[in-house]
Amino acid sequence: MIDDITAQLRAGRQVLEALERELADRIASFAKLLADSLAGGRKLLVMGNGGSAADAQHFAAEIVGRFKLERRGLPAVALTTDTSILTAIGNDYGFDAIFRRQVEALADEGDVVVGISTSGNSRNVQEALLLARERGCRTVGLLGRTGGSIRDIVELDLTVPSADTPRIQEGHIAIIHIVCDLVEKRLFP
Ligand SMILES: O=C(CO)[C@@H](O)[C@H](O)[C@H](O)[C@H](O)COP(=O)(O)O
Ligand SMILES: [Zn+2]
Repeated sequence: MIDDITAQLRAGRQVLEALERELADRIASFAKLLADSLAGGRKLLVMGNGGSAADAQHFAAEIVGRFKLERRGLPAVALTTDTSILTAIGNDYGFDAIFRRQVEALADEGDVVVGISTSGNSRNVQEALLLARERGCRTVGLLGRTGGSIRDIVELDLTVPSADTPRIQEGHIAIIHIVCDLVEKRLFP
């Protein structure tokens, strides 16, 4: 067991080192884009499946509540939380529509719409980002592996260089925390 634990922790460390080497500029771009949009009165919409649904909720909670600074709440909605909405859309239009329909209902031009997908191929996230782009939203993908089909849809992709889903998710949550920190510092210096 200890060998397994050591190997997994080492793999996690290697992913974080790769983020530092390869994605620092994109993390900064994401933070600027989000801070500027929130400063302009826009909001964050964020979505994902499974572990990434939890990450979406975590992200929205840091923005609406607070990360580290005492400051006013900022607008963010995780599209993963309302079981009545999710079951109604899923039941009536299909699972692939659960996020797209909420983007249709909630997204305004200039809002930041973030899709989190370790494969980059989840159809429900992909469809929502396509509509968000059509709507004139700023679209961001927190992705993994090759970035999948979502990589070609979004304005900015942050593709964690790993093929292992949990390691990719660890990269995503590291990115989310760094972005929350940078956004707070930029908006509330
Ligand atoms: O958390 C995990 C695995 O670590 C799972 O719940 C995982 O998020 C689910 O299988 C998702 O459906 C995977 O979707 P995606 O990341 O490929 O978009
Ligand atoms: Zn997981």
